[in-house]
This record gives sequence, C-alpha cells and structure tokens, in this order.
Amino acid sequence: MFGVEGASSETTEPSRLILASASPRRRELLGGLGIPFEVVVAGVTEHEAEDADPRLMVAHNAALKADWVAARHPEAFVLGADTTVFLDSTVLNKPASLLEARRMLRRLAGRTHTVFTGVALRHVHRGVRIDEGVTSEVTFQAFDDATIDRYFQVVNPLDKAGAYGIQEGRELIIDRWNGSFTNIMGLPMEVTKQILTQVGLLADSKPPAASK
Ligand SMILES: Cc1cn([C@H]2C[C@H](O)[C@@H](COP(=O)(O)OP(=O)(O)OP(=O)(O)O)O2)c(=O)[nH]c1=O
Repeated sequence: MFGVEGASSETTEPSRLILASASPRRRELLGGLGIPFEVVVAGVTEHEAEDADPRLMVAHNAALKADWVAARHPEAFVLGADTTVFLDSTVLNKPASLLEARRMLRRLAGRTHTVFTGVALRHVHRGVRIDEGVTSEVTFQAFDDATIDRYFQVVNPLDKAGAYGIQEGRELIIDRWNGSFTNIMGLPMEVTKQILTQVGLLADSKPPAASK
C-alpha cells in the first residue's frame, strides 16, 4: 500500500457513490459489495509513458478520473482507479494491437512483474480526498507463441494493461501471484472496502470486541 491522505466531515446530504470508470471488471468488483452506485466515465486523457514511475502514474491517473467526475458531481462520493504492469523499469499499458499484445506477453513469459493500482476517492462538498495504492506480483509460466495463440482465443488482451487478464484463461499463462488478486484485476477490494468504510459508505465489518 502507498500514499494515504484523507478527510471526511458529516453533513445531512444523502450519500451517493459514483464509479468513475468504463472498466467492466471494476464495475463487477464494486458491485460485489452490495452498495448502490452509478457509473460516470471521466472524459480525460490518461498519462501513459513507458518510462513513467508506475506508482506516480497510476496515482495521477486515478486522481485525474475521480477529480473530473467529482467536479461535475460535487455532492457525490466518486471512486477512480488506474492499473498498470511494470517489468524491467518499463510500464506496460494497454497494447494498441494484437502484435503489441503478443510482444508484451513474450516479454512477460517466465518472469515476475509488478501490478500497480492507484485508487482515489473524492467528495467535493465534504472535502474528502483519499489516495491509495496497491502492488501485487505476478509470475508467468515460460510459454511459447502457440500458447499465446490459444490465449488470444479466450481473452481479449487489448483492453488490459500488460495484455492479459488474471481473471480469465490464467491456467494458460500464469504460474502464481502474490498479494491482492483484485488489485491485478483493476480494483483492490481490500483497500477499497477500507476507504468506503472510512467515509461511512460501508459498515465496519470488524467483529465487536468481546465483552468480559
Ligand atoms: C493486469 C490486468 C489488467 N486488467 C485491466 C484492468 C483495467 O481495466 C485495465 C487497465 O486500464 P485502466 O486505464 O486502469 O482502466 P480502464 O481503461 O479499463 O477503465 P477506466 O480508465 O475507465 O477506469 O486492465 C485486467 O482486467 N486484468 C489484469 O490481470
């Protein structure tokens, strides 16, 4: 986890939550919490450079998406996130073509890389600005081009950072991972739950302390 800063204040305004993301994976993961939310996609251009610091890049992009939507919905909580893959000092974002996707998978094969996700929660009227970051490590099997062909038949790599999705077809390419699985999918739920609990959108799930 990296970079925590937050504040919240009580008002009588009813709480509304917006997910600032077009990602179906983030929608599905947040939906699993059982709290109502809407989706508004931010009209921003993300900063994506191969030589960027991945920690700063995902934090910047998550904040960019959340801030854009929060400025237009100042009465709502807005959650933004950004995910990237990092190997050998290089950021691997979404591939622009199947050829680039193939090159990314060849590069990741047989190696361990890091997945970074930045999460930002905003509420303009309540002065809430919370920024969090999570990393996980993923080790790929050593596979050949025939495996990449099979993988592309089950997974669309083009909308995914690093050209893969841990949630589908992982038996073909992934050996093991360390850390949050949902971080690798695009929204680390452990930290997301913690943030939403902090601002009162989610009930504290910790069992009450035993009384003597
Ligand atoms: C590494 C990895 C990434 N991904 C996805 C998560 C993200 O959707 C995507 C990274 O791109 P992002 O820019 O983080 O997200 P997005 O463009 O899909 O959605 P938005 O910006 O509107 O929030 O890669 C997986 O689904 N599985 C994986 O294993």
